[in-house]
Amino acid sequence: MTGRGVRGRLDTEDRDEKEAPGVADDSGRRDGPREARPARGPGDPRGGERDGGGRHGAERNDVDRHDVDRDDVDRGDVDRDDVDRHDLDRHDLDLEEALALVRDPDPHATHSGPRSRRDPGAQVPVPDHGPADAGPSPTAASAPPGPGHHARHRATSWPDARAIAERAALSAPRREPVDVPPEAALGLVLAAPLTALTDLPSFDSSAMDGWAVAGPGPWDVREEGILAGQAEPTALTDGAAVRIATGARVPADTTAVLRSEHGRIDDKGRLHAAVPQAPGSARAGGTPAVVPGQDIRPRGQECHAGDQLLPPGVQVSPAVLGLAAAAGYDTLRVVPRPRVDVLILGDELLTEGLPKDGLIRDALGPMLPPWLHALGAEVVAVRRLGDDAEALFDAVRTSDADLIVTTGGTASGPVDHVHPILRRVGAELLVDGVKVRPGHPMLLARTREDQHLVGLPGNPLAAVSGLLTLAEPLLRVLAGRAAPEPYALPVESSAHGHPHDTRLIPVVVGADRVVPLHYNGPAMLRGIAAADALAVVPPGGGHSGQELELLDLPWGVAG
Ligand SMILES: Nc1nc2c(c(=O)[nH]1)N[C@H]1C(S)=C(S)[C@@H](COP(=O)(O)OP(=O)(O)OC[C@H]3O[C@@H](n4cnc5c(N)ncnc54)[C@H](O)[C@@H]3O)O[C@H]1N2
Ligand code: MOO
Repeated sequence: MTGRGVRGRLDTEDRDEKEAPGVADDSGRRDGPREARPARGPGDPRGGERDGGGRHGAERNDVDRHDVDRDDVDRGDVDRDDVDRHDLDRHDLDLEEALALVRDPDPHATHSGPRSRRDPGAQVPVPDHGPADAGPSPTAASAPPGPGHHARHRATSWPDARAIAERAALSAPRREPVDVPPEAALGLVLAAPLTALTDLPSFDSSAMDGWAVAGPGPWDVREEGILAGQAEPTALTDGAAVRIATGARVPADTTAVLRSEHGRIDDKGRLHAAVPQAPGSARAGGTPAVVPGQDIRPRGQECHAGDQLLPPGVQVSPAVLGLAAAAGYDTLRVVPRPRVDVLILGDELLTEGLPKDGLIRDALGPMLPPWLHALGAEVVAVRRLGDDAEALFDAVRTSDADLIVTTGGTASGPVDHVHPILRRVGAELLVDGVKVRPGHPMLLARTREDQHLVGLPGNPLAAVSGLLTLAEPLLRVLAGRAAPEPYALPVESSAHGHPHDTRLIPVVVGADRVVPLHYNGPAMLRGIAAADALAVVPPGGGHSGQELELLDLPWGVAG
């Protein structure tokens, strides 16, 4: 808004602004209510939570088959009845859905109350599983794994995994800032302060269409008017006026600008100031005094050349692009986007048409590049490598990206090549499995001093989990972006958790609470596609009304 700071002359334009109704709420994004959500019909993926269910009513407690692992059952963490119920339902439902009906008998049993908004990492202590949980230090994680190597004992806690990814990026060599044209700067971070290259406005200009006047009225009106964009107009003499357009340079010795609706030309061609008519009144007012400086934007009102307009570290938004252009910039100095190679693994993937003969559509190829871009990356290449170990080896060995993202192949199946290839290239495993559901086989490795690899599990929602757990902090730091303020909202209904691991569930964010979505199984994207955020459910689950930390999806915020 103009004219709130130091200024030489009274600007009546500002008075109007102050009186303007509907001034935007400048409180934090989370303090104001979000857009009201429409009521949902029965076919709506978000609807069933509210109507309590139907066949999919229990899916908020979605547990994939891997959650109910032998360890859990052996320790009695999963109720036998629930497992039996799951067995009975199996005939009706497809496997994913059936297993989604397995629920923790008492999701409240192990939680220890709401977490702090400020300390999302302060989760319920994970029960001691003996040596299995002792866990290696993150940097010592490159022990030689064998089959089944991604077992629980190697897994890193979810908050630690994110911290390790952040630290990995902090210890990587910085890339030099680059000067890019404005269209390439959007979403990047300023690497240098944005310093005004000119006064703004750079000349005294008219804030309104009307007349530039000198001295008290009435005024003789010059024949030639002044339009925006015209160079130095002839100075006014006392008692003279000239027609002027908004944004035009005011002539020297102008006292004020009289808005066109506040002036009247008499039959002798002289200009008089006239107060605006009150609504419903037929009477034009008298001749008011013209306030010196009114409706003139003085040079330097917004800034002077050399003023710092924005500090380094600010993310370039459309508004920043506008400001930079106004202040005289043709290029902006920014932190370059970290370059990412995406390697899609799996012989079973089709890139078009309907799934057939055991083949499925590749859901990650279309999803990851724009998502990575929204996280600050430049996706250099997306390559589909099938389950070819040599092709993966070559692709990793020859990549000069800052980050390689692989999809699939993280587990210990016969064609899960990611671990063996990382060993072959001599990578250092920083994170080898994370105590998070879905997505626990995700991994992070340092392949070279200046290159990392994030291995995303193949199950699509598990891949999203890996993206936000490992790739997001890494890319954020490499891109120079600030960490988002952690925030939390109460969950509308109890949120099923894993007994020992963090769980990420897609949610819709309302004004004062979040609503968990259905279809949150590891192979499903239906929930996340309708979601605003992922809620972080601590080990043991969250009770209705408990505050859950939220991870915004990057297209819900500046991208
Ligand atoms: N013995 C064990 N097996 C598995 C475990 C385990 O702990 N022990 N973990 C399971 C979990 S959890 C996950 S998640 C997966 C991760 O497996 P991978 O990363 O090796 O992924 P794949 O086996 O290649 O694929 C898993 C699944 O996802 C489908 N997929 C793969 N890529 C795509 C894609 N681009 N678009 C759509 N769908 C994709 C793939 O067809 C499989 O259905 O391992 C479990 N196994
Ligand atoms: O099935 Mo897994 O938990 O990583 O998605």
